[in-house]
Amino acid sequence: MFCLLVFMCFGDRVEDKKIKEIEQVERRMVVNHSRFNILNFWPSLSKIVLRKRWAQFLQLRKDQEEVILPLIRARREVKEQRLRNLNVEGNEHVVSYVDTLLDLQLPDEKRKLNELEILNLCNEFLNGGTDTTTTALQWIMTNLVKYPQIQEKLLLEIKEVVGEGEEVVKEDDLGRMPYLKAIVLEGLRRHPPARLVLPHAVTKDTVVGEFVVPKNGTVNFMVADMGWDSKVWDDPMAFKPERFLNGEREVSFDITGSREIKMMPFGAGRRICPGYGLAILHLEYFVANLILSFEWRAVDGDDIDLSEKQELTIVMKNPLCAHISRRDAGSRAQVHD
Ligand code: HEM
Repeated sequence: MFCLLVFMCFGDRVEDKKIKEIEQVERRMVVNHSRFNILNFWPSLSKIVLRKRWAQFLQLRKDQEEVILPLIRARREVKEQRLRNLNVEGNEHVVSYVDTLLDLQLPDEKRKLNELEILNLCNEFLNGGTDTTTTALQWIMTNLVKYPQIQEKLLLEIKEVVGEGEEVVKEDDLGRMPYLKAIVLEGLRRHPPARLVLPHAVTKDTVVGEFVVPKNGTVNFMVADMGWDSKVWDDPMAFKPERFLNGEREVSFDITGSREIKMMPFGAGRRICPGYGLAILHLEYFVANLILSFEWRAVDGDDIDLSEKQELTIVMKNPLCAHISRRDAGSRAQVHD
């Protein structure tokens, strides 16, 4: 998933070694996030009291700049060459996220983004889209192992759409797979990777039930509890993709919550996750191809434990361990996680 996001971010010419370097600097920043977060409070004091931590943070930031700025500069160079009609890349040019940021003009300030702002947005893109999507994917695959009848039904739908003998599900096929869409939505409802959204603040004194939240007060939302509310969802702790299908076997669920909010795995409103469309596409694409290529079975005697653990996202306490075998060859392999 991380490789895929690196390609989308910087274009498809990033070598494996470079991807590893990017992964290392990003990971170090993410796992130290809460240790560094405290530096935001009263920086003039923390620069004295937490001198060592500031030094670690600044070093890590420097490492990030050393690894990522050359990639941003390379895209700028390609862009300039294309503008000069030198087109070193031949006819094929894949637009990357960085290309769009280089083109962006801030409407209010009437200026372009500088390099460090682009770096920050790349960090956000790479980190926002990795753990969230892989965690959701693991939970969904877990349920397909736990409930083989759902996996079987999905396989039938996939084969019906791609045709017998076809080995790959293409992006265009996904739109004709309502059961797949329902499985992904059910996975996000039952196992939302983020239990809280990012902190929001109210813009004026606001009454919520019996409470007054004063202007600028921080508010957050219990994402999982909303999706598990038995007043809204029938048998909420069960994994039932059918709940998202109407009679015509179509999904008409508004994940953005613009009409009503029954669950919000991506948040809702102006600050909804900007990557929600991409995340759903990645989940549908990976689930469909993993199921078309492989049969997933529980290890004998394992009834699949759905206990949770808080890491960067809510992950499986006991990661999925399953037998997978190629659907065509029947060869067997055991995989972890
Ligand atoms: C299953 C996958 C994902 C889940 C469950 C998820 C969930 C969320 C949630 C709950 C928020 C906070 C929304 C709020 O505060 O109201 C958020 C924000 C964000 N997400 Fe995602 N996300 C996913 C995938 C992605 C992807 C693929 C990307 C980009 C490649 C991404 C980029 C971001 C960014 C940049 C923000 C911050 C937006 C802001 O500051 O306003 N996310 N996401």
